[in-house]
Amino acid sequence: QRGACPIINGNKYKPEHSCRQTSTMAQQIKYLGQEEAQHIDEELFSEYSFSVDQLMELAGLSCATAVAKGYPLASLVKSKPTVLVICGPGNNGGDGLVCARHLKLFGYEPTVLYPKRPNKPLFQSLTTQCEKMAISFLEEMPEANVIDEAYNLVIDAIFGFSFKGAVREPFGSILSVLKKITVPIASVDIPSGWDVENGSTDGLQPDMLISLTAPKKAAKQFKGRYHFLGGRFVPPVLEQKYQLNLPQYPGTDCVYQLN
Ligand SMILES: NC(=O)C1=CN([C@@H]2O[C@H](COP(=O)(O)OP(=O)(O)OC[C@H]3O[C@@H](n4cnc5c(N)ncnc54)[C@H](OP(=O)(O)O)[C@@H]3O)[C@@H](O)[C@H]2O)[C@@H](O)CC1
Ligand SMILES: [K+]
Repeated sequence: QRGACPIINGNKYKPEHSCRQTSTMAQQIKYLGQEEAQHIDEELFSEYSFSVDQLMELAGLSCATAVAKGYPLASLVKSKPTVLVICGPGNNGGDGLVCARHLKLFGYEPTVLYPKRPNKPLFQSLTTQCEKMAISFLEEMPEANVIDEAYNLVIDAIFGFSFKGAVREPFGSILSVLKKITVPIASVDIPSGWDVENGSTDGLQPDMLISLTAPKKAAKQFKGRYHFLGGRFVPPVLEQKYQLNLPQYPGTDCVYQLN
């Protein structure tokens, strides 16, 4: 539950401890470096035999769930529950496509911008699934004032933990528009354009961050209102190996609100 003390597995819910006592005993959730995040990712696929689409489905569902918790349908100010989902060229973009599909099932009206589409069956299938669910795809990035007028919020699924170096087009122009909008931005895994470990002082300032598997070091610089953890698929042995110290997700929820 929100407000419950963020106690890690192992020290969780011991009634004889007060929150104050346990929080001093509990270790903090780990913030991952870029290489460590990539190692965990590889291990999930190689050692643990998960497929990308399995984990992407759970990641995208977590993102849609976090969005529905932070921005419930009843709270939206526009006459239609519109959401713009911007998808990048890697797996972060795939999470965005899955998120769009689940948002549609939750009653939102997502529109997708997917300017650089990898020529791989997984991404083609995710695109078809969205199209078959009457989710429309934009041809180009709208101007900032158009986004502010047409959409309640923007999902940033452009870059995740593999982002490196200076932003290349068309994403440089897209990010500069996103810096001008006033509607909230919900970033998937990392605010796009941020250095995965050091963050960014002049980059996007999302209102929501959904960290997947475990937060990345850049998340320490996040100043928005909602920080959720999602991607409830980490096998306990892997969690222990990397000492992730993940919090106990409430009940059957697929997200945990970190702050
Ligand atoms: N196990 C997990 O935790 C799970 C993780 N999942 C998700 O996967 C995400 C990581 O995905 P990922 O590794 O595919 O990389 P991602 O960050 O999407 O971007 C790579 C693309 O960006 C491009 N690119 C890079 N730098 C660039 C630049 N400066 N300017 C422009 N382009 C640039 C790069 O292009 P390239 O360098 O190849 O030309 C490539 O096309 C992770 O954050 C999470 O959301 C879940 O789906 C499932 C479980
Ligand atoms: K992102």
